[in-house]
Amino acid sequence: DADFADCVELQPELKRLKLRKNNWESDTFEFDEVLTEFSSQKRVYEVVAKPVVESVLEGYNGTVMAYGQTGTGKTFTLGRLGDEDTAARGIMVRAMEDILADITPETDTVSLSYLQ
Ligand SMILES: Nc1ncnc2c1ncn2[C@@H]1O[C@H](COP(=O)(O)OP(=O)(O)OP(=O)(O)O)[C@@H](O)[C@H]1O
Repeated sequence: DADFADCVELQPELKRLKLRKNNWESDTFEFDEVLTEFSSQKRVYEVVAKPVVESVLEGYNGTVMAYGQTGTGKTFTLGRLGDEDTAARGIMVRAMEDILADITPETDTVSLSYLQ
């Protein structure tokens, strides 16, 4: 609505999120990364999950957790298969691709479980 300004402003290039209290007061928060609705699935994977996958392949444990209000895109971001459009692939498919590309099938075992 033209009469109302957004109270949340994303500044991805500055890695900042600005919360407007009113026309003259706001709080700014800095994050490791700020992704917007225009961020590609590839970018989200590279920023959020790829470093975790790389650590796992070096022998560490890793967790990627999506937390948020219903309808905010957790399933889309994590679980999309991207059957028709490979650019749409979510974090889980991309992580499996990277893991399977790195392992030695003769000696390594990969097991997978999924809970939503
Ligand atoms: N990055 C995105 N780009 C385009 N559409 C998106 C994106 N993320 C989510 N959507 C769309 O928003 C809607 C809700 O997304 P999704 O089902 O992933 O939310 P959710 O957080 O998993 O919800 P719930 O908690 O109810 O399971 C879907 O129609 C989905 O296609």
